[in-house]
Amino acid sequence: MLSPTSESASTVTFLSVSALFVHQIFRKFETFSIPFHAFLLLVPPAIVSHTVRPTNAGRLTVSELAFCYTTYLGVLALSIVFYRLSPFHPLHQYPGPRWCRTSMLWHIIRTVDGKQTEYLRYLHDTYGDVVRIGPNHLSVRDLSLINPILGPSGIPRAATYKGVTLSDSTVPLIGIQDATEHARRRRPWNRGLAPSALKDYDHIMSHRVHQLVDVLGQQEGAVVLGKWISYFAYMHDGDEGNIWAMVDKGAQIAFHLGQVPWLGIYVGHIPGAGGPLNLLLEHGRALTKTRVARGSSTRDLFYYLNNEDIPEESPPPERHLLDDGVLAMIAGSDTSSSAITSVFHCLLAHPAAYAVLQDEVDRFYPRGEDVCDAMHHREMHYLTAVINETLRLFPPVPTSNPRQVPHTAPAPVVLGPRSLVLPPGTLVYVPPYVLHRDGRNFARPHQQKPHQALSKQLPDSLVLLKGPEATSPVTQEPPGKCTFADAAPDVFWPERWLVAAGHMPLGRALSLSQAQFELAHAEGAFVPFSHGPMNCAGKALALRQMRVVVCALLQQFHFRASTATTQSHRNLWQSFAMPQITTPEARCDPVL
Ligand code: HEM
Repeated sequence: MLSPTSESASTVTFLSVSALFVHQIFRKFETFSIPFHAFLLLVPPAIVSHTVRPTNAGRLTVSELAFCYTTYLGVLALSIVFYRLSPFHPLHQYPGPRWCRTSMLWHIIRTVDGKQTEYLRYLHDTYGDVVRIGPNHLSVRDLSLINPILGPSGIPRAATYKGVTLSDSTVPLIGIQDATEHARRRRPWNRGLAPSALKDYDHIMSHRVHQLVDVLGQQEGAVVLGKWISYFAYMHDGDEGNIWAMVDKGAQIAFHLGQVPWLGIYVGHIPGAGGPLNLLLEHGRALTKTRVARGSSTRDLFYYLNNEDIPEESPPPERHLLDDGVLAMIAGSDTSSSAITSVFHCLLAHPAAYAVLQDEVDRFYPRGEDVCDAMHHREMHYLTAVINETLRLFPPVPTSNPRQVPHTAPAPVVLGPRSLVLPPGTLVYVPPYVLHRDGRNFARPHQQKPHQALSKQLPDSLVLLKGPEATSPVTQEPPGKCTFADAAPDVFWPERWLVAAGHMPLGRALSLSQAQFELAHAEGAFVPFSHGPMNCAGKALALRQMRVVVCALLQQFHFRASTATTQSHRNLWQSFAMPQITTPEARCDPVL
């Protein structure tokens, strides 16, 4: 230990001053560069310990060194915590719990106990529409701010993926912050995932759907549906090497650490910790390389990503293609399988809605009819309603991809009608789960003014079909009057979408007092695929996949919830955020 003299006092002073100075550097240059971190964390105490002590003091002992590092890192940590709690922090005026202000590490706990989305919702219910959920992090639940944040003139993506590259030297599309560069890299995706291109993928989808139907048909007893649906979404002709299980493991780590990106960068370098995820990346790259080497025999997504549809344009660099290949696999597989699994979760929990949908499928796609032919999809209003309602209650990306005001911004950004002030460096979340379950957006508020009063389109006296309890097709007479609770934001009630689209007349009156209500249905708050120019590129494909798979399975099987509904397989991202969704374990009896 340094002797308790003026020497040690001056060492402590120097260490403290350098820690405070380094804190300012960290504030100014948020970076995920490990050498940068290492330099700022390790070098100053080493320099101070050598320079401050007298030249005749002999060799530095281990305990002296430990004292220097502990003092330096302790002061740095205290400085960070005090600053984040202090009125000098630019986000000080935003409400939120104190512990959240100090670090995003608290959110890891919420992902581990699987209650992240419910916690976010609780924070909004407690603190209001704009909550400070982290040191530099705001969560926004205000419909009027969705477009200003995510729209064309919104703020750029967060640097979450900075330093995380799928290939050796690029940032994947989903990590590009610069709007112009993003728009350039996004163009081939838009061409390849445009509704006009999708019909060329039908044969691929048809092949996979038949695989899924065959494999389910071969299962004995109760089946963990989510597991097979995940395989459907991911599988490229089999799952040699049990890749999906590896991905499952790797994704768990990645999801928890995704709350604190800099920590994720470190863990990624620990042998074993990033292993399963790295395996997925390598697998994706290998598939992409094989596909690029093979060339195009059909117009698949790579036909567009490789600019083969525009011969006069040169192909993109191989590393972009590798990134794109991996992104297509990751972005498109777990999300879609989560969504399809959730549909079955909802149907099995609501037999009446299941019956109505089964009736619709039987009408449009009786056995023998090709479910991959999308010609009837537009007319299948109840199917659309079920899918929307499922995505509303269980959005596969429930907490959103954050946006961030650049650190280099010359002044705070002021957004929207309520003049939300976002200082440089602020990260903003617009969580779909919270927006979708906000009673002002999707329910029947008594007092509050809904964002978009549906009653304008509806007759004065209202009767709503009892969605979940309905036993007959939606076109028939309503089986009973609904209660207020039926339309509550947490209730699975596909009929709200039919009413909103004008497909379901609201016919007869409830009692006079109940007829006064206005049904809130703010579709602008429905953002499972996000919003704006950086929204999900695969939205049309995802919806088509969902429709085809749901029709195929309902055409071929009767599903019954097994008595032992378990969590033996859960979809990746969703399960951490939303524990209430269990992958249904079901019996699928073939339709004879
Ligand atoms: C139900 C299924 C799906 C859901 C709910 C979903 C949702 C999302 C969300 C929320 C984002 C982030 C957007 C943002 O940051 O604003 C995203 C990005 C993306 N998704 Fe999806 N997705 C689904 C399926 C798919 C499929 C099937 C593909 C096809 C390959 C796909 C491709 C992409 C791509 C390429 C991006 C990055 C877009 C960009 O950065 O410009 N997604 N998705």
